[in-house]
Formats: sequence, C-alpha cells, structure tokens
Amino acid sequence: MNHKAGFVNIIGNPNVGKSTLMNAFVGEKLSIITSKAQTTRHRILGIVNGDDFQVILSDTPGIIKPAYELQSSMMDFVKSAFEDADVLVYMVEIGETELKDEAFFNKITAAKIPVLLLLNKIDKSDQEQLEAQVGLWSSKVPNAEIFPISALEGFNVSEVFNRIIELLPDSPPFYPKDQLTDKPERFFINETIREKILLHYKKEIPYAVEVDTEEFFEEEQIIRVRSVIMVERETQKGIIIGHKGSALKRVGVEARKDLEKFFGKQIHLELYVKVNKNWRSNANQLRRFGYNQK
Ligand SMILES: Nc1nc2c(ncn2[C@@H]2O[C@H](COP(=O)(O)OP(=O)(O)OP(=O)(O)O)[C@@H](O)[C@H]2O)c(=O)[nH]1
Repeated sequence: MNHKAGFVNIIGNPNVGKSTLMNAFVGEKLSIITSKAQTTRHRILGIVNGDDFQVILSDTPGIIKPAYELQSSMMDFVKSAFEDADVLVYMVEIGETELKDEAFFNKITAAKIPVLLLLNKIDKSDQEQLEAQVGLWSSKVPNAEIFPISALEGFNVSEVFNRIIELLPDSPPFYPKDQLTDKPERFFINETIREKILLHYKKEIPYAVEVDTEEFFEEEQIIRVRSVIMVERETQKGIIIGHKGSALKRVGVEARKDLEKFFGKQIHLELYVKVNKNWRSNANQLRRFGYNQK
C-alpha cells in the first residue's frame, strides 16, 4: 500500500472559516491535533492521519498583513508558503471579491504547486451569486481548482480532502502517528525543543539528537515538564550542555517561552542530557525521524 504524506498550507483572510474547515476534516477522518504549535516552517493547525496518509495542515502567520507589519523573519514564512508546501489551499468566502495585498495575490497565481481555491460559506448564497463568484475567481486565479464549500455544514468537505490526498506525494509520515494520538502534548514539547536545538547547534548535532518528554504534569497554575535530550556520544553531550551549562540553558529558556505561549500556562521545564549509544538502532526512535517507515 502506498503511503501519502505532505504539507498543506491554508491561507486566507481572517474569519473566512479556516478553523471551521479544520474541524470539518476531523469529522471526516480518524484523528487530528489542533494547536498553534510553531515549527520553523509553518504553524501547524492540525494533522489528519489515516492508514495510508498523513496530511499536515498549516497556515502562515501574518501572511496577509500589510507589508509594513511584516518583520523580516516573517518573510521566510511567506516564501515557504509557496515553496515548501505540497498543496496550497486558498480560502475565500462568498461575497469576497479581492485580496487586498496585490503582491501576495500575484504569488498565488504564479504558484508552482497545486492550488485549491475554496469558496466557503456557500450556504449563505444562492445559485446565481454562486455562479457569478465561481466565474470571478476562476478568471482571477486561473491556476486554481475551485471548490464551492460550506465548512460549517460539511458540504464538499470530503471532496476537498480526497483531492488533497490525491495531490500529495508518496511519502512516509513526517510525524509518528501513534505518538500523535496518544500524547499530543509531549509530541509538541519534543518538537519545540528539537526546533531550538536545530536553531542553535551546528548541523551534525541536531541529527544525533533525540528528545523525549518523560514527564508531563499539569497543575492548576503550572505545567511541570521533564524532557531528556538523548545523544550518541559523550562529546555531543558536552556540546549540548555548553560552557557551564549555558548552551542548554538557552535551549530551555527559549523552548519554555514558546511552550508557555502554546499552552497558555506557566511551564516549569527541566531538561537533561543523556548518552544513549543505541538510540539509532531502536526502531521506535528511528521512526520519529521519519526513517524506516512501512
Ligand atoms: N454560514 C457559514 N458560516 C461559516 C462557515 N464556515 C465558517 N463560518 C463562520 O465564520 C466565522 C469564522 O470562522 P473561523 O473558522 O473561525 O474562521 P478563521 O478563518 O479560522 O478565522 P481566523 O482564525 O480569525 O483567521 C465563524 O463564525 C464560523 O461559524 C460556513 O461554511 N458557513
């Protein structure tokens, strides 16, 4: 059985119905995580898993804001929306006739990846308006496949989802399916810590590292987390920790800040480093990197 997996970037003005669409996808399929976890590339909105697919839905924060509001770091996100994703979903709502940011709009029409244009909230329209809007959008975005939908009422939602899967490449899952359904909080903590490690160490280090959150304990005011960073060699352990612990401390401080935003609570994060020569040969561990998938 071929497995399909990939990234789908959903863009559109505020309030067009992106979250509602996410929820509608949940209703259709097996499992999903909805969250605001920030990855280096995208903000993951949800991951929908089936036996033979994994769809990672993300949006691109700030993408539609006027240029002056965009910080330079955001420009990377803007770029990635058109280059890193496998499918671009552009969502508009009935009655909407233009996207205010022209440069951005031009990028949609010039996108090299498949574009699905979802015309949402059609439950609020009549046949005549709908036809006019489909005509308008197909001339504006000739490279898009247009789907009139109602995310709220579930109309055409499964058709969109099936089309997305068709468009995804054959690939093993990027994220472990079991971990996502069992312990989503731990998964996002691990990802956040790994992201900081990727950011702050030379490239051979992140690939020798595995993060595992051993304890996640939620109290009323605070969440207590203990995570282990596993490395293969003593020398790597020293590098991760840094002079008097400074490097590890930086990872901890930055990860904690992100996690506090994510969970909306104070986080107590305890990080420690352990040498585990064999973690790479452990099939379970390897799967987390997306290797060794069936
Ligand atoms: N009538 C109708 N209302 C919808 C539909 N989809 C979404 N809505 C409503 O539109 C409003 C905004 O929907 P959201 O899903 O929160 O929109 P969003 O794009 O995620 O919004 P942001 O997170 O602000 O970008 C909510 O009140 C929804 O109930 C639809 O298909 N039909």
